[in-house]
Amino acid sequence: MTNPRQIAFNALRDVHKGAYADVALNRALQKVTLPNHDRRLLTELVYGSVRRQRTLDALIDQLATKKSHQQPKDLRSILHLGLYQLRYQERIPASAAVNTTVQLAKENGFSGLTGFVNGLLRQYIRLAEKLPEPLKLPENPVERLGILHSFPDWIIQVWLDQLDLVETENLCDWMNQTPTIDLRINPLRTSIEEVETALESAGILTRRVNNCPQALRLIGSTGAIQNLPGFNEGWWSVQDASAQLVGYLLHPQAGEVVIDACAAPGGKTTHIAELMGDEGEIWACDRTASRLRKLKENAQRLHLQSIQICTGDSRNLPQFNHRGDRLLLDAPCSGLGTLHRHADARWRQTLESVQELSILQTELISQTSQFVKPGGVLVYATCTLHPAENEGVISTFLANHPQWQIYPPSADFLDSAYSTPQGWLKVWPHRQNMDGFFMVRLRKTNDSE
Ligand SMILES: C[S@@+](CC[C@H](N)C(=O)[O-])C[C@H]1O[C@@H](n2cnc3c(N)ncnc32)[C@H](O)[C@@H]1O
Repeated sequence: MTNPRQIAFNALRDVHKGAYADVALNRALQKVTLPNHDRRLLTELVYGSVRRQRTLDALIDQLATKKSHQQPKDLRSILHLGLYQLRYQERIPASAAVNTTVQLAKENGFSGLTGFVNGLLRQYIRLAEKLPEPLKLPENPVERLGILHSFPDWIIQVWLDQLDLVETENLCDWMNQTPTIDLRINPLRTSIEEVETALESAGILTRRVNNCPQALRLIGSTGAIQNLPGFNEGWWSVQDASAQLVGYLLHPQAGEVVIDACAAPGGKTTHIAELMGDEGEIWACDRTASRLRKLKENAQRLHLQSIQICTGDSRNLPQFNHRGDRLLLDAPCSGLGTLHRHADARWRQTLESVQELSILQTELISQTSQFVKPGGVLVYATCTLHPAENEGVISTFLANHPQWQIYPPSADFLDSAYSTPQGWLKVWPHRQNMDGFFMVRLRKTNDSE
């Protein structure tokens, strides 16, 4: 099978049965050999239709007699694919979008409904020719933004509680973009200049990222990342610029004992080892063995020796008797800062899952803080923008642990570019053009203090 729209439809069918969008897409891609432009189209159609699901459903509700959720599931997916192309894929001529969607309907059990599919799509085209926004939107700002930008109301509300309407809309737009890829250069093997030159020779454009000293952002499409120069040599890792800031905030020093309590797959552990010149003792703890295997592979590729592995639940590690000068808790979270990287994440998380995560995070920080020596440092980080998982966890922790205090960043660039008056760092994607992140550094008082 080589028709990217049919393959996209099959992948969407898997997603609607519960598969993760990236898993369904990779499974579909593995079964076929497609030219690059068709692979790109397939990826765009699957991720786009999943991401824009609420907007596309609202259009079906508006244009059909039966609501989207009353349509047969497969027909709904076919309509999503057609409407997605008409609304968001300017490069695809409208006639091609309509004809291929009608064909999909015919070939997937809806030959009796091709007239309906054709009529609905053509009705959309007519509206779009007449009106700047063919979608009818409610007055209520939460619902309006949710339908227009395709987010659940509760996420819009979380953002509106922290940002004004214009910024919330900018953030929605940002989260609907195709994500960029950043590299973190390994200064123990190479230099940022050498990587820039090697990538340029391979025809890959890059640019530096302000206030993130070892980051290079890749511009345009790159093909398989493992084929880029320097991967096998351990010159760089893929890591978003904002995740790189966490290592700088921790500020580990050569010779120290550092514990990474939720370490896998090791993006930050390996950064810590690089910052320490690979000298010292780094404990990478995580409860997921398969992810720790990835961490091991990454450390080997980067030629790092100082990392040791500890598998288990970091809330309960009775045999772990090491005490750290520094501890990183890069906690499991709802990922509201990286919704652009996971097309279906906005539909998977709920207020209840956020609530459960905040309990886990509170338990993790309270238990793992005991692994830190007096006078030592703990960095708590998440890639979410939900205050219950960030400010809330830290405020509760500080209220219950008077020997801990907020300890501002050491690096000037962190302080000036990202700090908040409260002392934590919050990266808002639409402001800083990188993944959303929250991070705070805390210090445990010395026994003598
Ligand atoms: C945000 S990810 C860590 C990413 C990692 N620090 C990096 O930069 O590559 C959170 C990790 O926490 C782990 N985790 C979740 N609950 C845990 C627990 N109770 N104890 C230890 N690890 C846990 C998950 O397996 C996952 O690998």
